Amino acid sequence: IGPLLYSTARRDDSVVEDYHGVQIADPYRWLEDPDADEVKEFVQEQVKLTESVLQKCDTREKLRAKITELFDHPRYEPPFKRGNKYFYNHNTGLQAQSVLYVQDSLDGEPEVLLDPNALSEDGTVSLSILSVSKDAKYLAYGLSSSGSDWVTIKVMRIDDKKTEPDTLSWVKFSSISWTVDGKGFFYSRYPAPKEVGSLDAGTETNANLYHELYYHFLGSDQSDDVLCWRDQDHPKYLFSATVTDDGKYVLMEIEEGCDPVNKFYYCNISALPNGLEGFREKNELLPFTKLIDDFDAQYHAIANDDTLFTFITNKNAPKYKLVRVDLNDPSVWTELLPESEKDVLESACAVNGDQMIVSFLSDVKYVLQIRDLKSGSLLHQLPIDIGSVDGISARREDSLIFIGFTSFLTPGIIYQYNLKSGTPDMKIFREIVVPGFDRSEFHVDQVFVRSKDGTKIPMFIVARKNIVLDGSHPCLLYGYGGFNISLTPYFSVSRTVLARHLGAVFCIANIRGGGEYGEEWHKAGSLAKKQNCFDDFISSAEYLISAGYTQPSKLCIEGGSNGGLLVGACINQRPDLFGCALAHVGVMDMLRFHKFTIGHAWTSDYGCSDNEEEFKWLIKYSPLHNVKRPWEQHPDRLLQYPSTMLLTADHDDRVVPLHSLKLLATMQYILCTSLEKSPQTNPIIGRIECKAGHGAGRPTQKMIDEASDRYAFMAKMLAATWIN
Ligand SMILES: O=C(NCC(=O)N1CCC[C@H]1C(=O)O)OCc1ccccc1
Repeated sequence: IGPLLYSTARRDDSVVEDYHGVQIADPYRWLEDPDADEVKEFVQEQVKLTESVLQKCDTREKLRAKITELFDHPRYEPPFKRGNKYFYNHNTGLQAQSVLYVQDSLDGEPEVLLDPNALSEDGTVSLSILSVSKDAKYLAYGLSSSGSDWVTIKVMRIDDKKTEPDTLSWVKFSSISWTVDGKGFFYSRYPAPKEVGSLDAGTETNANLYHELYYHFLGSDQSDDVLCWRDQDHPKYLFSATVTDDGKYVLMEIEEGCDPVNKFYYCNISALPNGLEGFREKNELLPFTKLIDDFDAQYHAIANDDTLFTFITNKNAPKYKLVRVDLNDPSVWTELLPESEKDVLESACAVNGDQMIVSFLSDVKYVLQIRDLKSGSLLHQLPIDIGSVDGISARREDSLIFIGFTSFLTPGIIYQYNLKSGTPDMKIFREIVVPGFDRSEFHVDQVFVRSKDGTKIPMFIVARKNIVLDGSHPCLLYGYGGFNISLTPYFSVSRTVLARHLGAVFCIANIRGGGEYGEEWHKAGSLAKKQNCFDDFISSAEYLISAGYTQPSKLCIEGGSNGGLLVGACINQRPDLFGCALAHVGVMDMLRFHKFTIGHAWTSDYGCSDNEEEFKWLIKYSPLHNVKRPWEQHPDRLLQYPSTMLLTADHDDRVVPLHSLKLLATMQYILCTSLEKSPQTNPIIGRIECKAGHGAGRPTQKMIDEASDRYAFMAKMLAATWIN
């Protein structure tokens, strides 16, 4: 596409910071202020440059058409029951946001209960959290704008669909949990920011500190809400509350970061002399009992029978297990379901009175079982194909449950299990059909790649059947590698279009740092061992080349957020290995990430540059600090960075845009504009979306437009040709 004319962003060489005796320059520090005119100009320059490149990517409109066509199919989420009503989310296909429906029975006439599409012209208001009261009288729901993490909670009466005046602001990282009397619900929030004036919530970068747990009484003003808990001595703590099915307890989990560990407190609200009412006037916190007051392990309550509680935990069990304790004797813990040898216990949910549905991850594939809640013994194995359970709709009182399932070649199936009789009676409740998608054209493999240190790394490979392994295929390799997140098989419209119309091979590498093999796998890709993630991803790429799927100039790597860090680090370390790189909302400044919004919570995986030992880990791979001219490293070879697109959005307050903007300016300077004649002919561009955030809640059209742009860029850079 010919030489690019990059703008030369100002470098402020006066910004040099001392980290434990090491001087680190930060010439693009000024890009950290989203409100500065200079930053807005920088963004506009980048938008223009990127548009000029995308206009030459000739598959863009064909991709847009095909992705739109394939996306235009009805999608449903598993229904859930409250009172005697059923609720479910549904998108007819191209609606900006999916819509919440209510029915009087499973086959009753569905009625629209809440349509977020009616709440904004451009579909940028999304439904982020919701909770229906036990008697199905009220719906409490959280709305977020432009993809920000900030939420405003509203309440609706379900019978007449009237929105109540209740409005709760400054909610973030919160669930909604009703008391069984339906008088109100628990939720979490941050103190309102000082200067609210010109604030466009979601574009600010201030740190989120001093989370608080509140109880809202229906019909009252937020200023009358009861402050139930906060911890002024621990500003990083985050609180989440759930009310037990029997209504007797409110359970609170306390986290101080993203590790799967939490403190566990409970309050017997049924024993409060005047209930929660008694706290309306006083300004004292709820009397919580500290069952677990350390961060040694994760404790998540599954069910209780009065004071006898069942937990899923990773205490001395990195692959998790089920344990039981009586609150009256908290020193005695018994094992209900011991840790499995090989498989990771992923979830457990009480159902059908005294049973539970349990899901395991076994070599990145799901196993689903019904077990006895009392004894833990196995009752039924529920048969499911290779794929992912992406939703379990079941409560202890339900004997009719719904399981969402998806896989690379299965757009979506909702199974219905009736547990009333002995053996579960399974039927397909809904099957998502994608017109024009023929699964028989494709094949899914799972291979195990040896990483640099010999560790076996699972990788899924999805390709059209019977391709010749002659290294000729454009290949998209996707990864994440952090925060105990497992990448399990799921259907993707855009990647299906790439396989069908660009002959692309699509791969997911289950690299260390994820949760695929439990907490040991997560830890093996965290803190001092973060380099393992990059080694694993590089080994996966090398496998795809040596096995004949592709070649460096045809290989594109893609990742988002922590996966954007993965991409950023890998192109710095092996610029020769890839033809294209797509990094979405990446964490790129590893020395400063903890200063912005919720970044402080990620030190559990990354460490923090305030600490000398941890600074030494971070400076070695931080994308922003490791951009080097490859042709200078290897003068003998014609090396350059792959064609690179950094994607971010103005309302991303999870990973603030400054990460991508600073890396973009740094790469364009070091590789392009600082040289008369630069060997870097592959484009280094940024795609900066407006009125969008980290990803959640993004309207359909914005998702389609972004996919069209990034994959048209990839197709052009890999010289992939269109197949009709
Ligand atoms: O920060 C995260 N999640 C991690 C996250 O979003 N990360 C972690 C790294 C960058 C980005 C990503 O990969 O999406 O969620 C907020 C939260 C809620 C409760 C307790 C702790 C934190």
